[in-house]
Amino acid sequence: MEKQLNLLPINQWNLADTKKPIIISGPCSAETEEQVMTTARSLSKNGITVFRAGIWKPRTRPGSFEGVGSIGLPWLKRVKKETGMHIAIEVANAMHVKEALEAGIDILWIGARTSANPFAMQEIADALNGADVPVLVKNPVNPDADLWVGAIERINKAGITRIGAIHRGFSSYDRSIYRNVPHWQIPIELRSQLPQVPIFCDPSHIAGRRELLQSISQKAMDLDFDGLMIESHCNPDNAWSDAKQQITPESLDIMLESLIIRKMNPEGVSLNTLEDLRFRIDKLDNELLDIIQKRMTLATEIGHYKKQNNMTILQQSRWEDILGTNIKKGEKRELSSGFIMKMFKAIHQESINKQTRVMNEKHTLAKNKNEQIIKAVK
Ligand SMILES: C=C(O[C@@H]1C=C(C(=O)O)C=C[C@H]1O)C(=O)O
Repeated sequence: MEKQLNLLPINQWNLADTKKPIIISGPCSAETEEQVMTTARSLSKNGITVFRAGIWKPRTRPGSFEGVGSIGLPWLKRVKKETGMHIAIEVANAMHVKEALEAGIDILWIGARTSANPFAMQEIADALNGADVPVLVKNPVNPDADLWVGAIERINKAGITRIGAIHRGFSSYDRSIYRNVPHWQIPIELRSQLPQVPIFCDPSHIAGRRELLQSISQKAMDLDFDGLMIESHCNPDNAWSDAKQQITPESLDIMLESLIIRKMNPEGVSLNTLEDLRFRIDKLDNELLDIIQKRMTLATEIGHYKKQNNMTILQQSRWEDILGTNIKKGEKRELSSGFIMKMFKAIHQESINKQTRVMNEKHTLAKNKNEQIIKAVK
């Protein structure tokens, strides 16, 4: 459901370049003044107008490089002065916000570990009160769209009207090709709830390695994201943090050139074919619903049968047969096993719900009987 926030559209954010995709790039961490300046100069030469660098780095375990801290702020001011780029840094507490605002930092972003914590978000929101600075909120580490929306609402309540979201993927216990699993349905849900909020994708943190950056960025563009935040470093292999996911400004340029930027509704394209295909999809969706309804009617009948014969609703071996057979049938139809599993699990759950309703009619009877007993002993 759509929520109303008081926000400025991104083309009114006073950024130099608001052409889609807006690119924010720079090193994971500011390491030395020289590394910051060399990276920034190359990026600026290639037309990048927003420079990012972490100076306070929240790390998973103590002992890894935790950022240079406030001494990096003058380096970033120098980038701004020499290249004219806007500067973005991460803030994780009230002190960071204060120092960043005093240093004239142009854009603040809030990291995934911070946005997962409503206390930390409130502290930052309080520190931002009355400031006029764009704030980008990364998704919380856990795949919870409401927590992400809540973090954005807190910042908006502090009077910040230039707010963006950054999709950086989600922690997962399962093995995956990604460092952080994208769960694309979560930023899509964010867009449904907060359509006014521009969304940036951070392929560096999703991928965790260079090879995946292009495909993730292309996917973000095809999902109509507004921009990309990509880590770049003048000497990525020797970066002090997240070396595997950083690329040189030159590689970034090549990667960005390779992206195909598609439009939601390109001008001058006849929509007749699309409308015809959508008409046919609508027809099939109707048939799909009719078939599911018929299946649930049968499940309800089975529920009555089980009730009469005192059988449990869940029949594990029958359910496993159905799932196994349909995964195989799905493969022949080029439907992924993941999809078939999700679809049949949802159908099975609804079927169980229908049968539970049938079983519970007995409870109503039992309740009536109970009331009769109570009356009888009065
Ligand atoms: C419908 C039944 O009940 C449950 C629901 C199933 C289904 O919807 O296909 C399958 C097995 C049971 O867990 C059944 O026993 O056949």
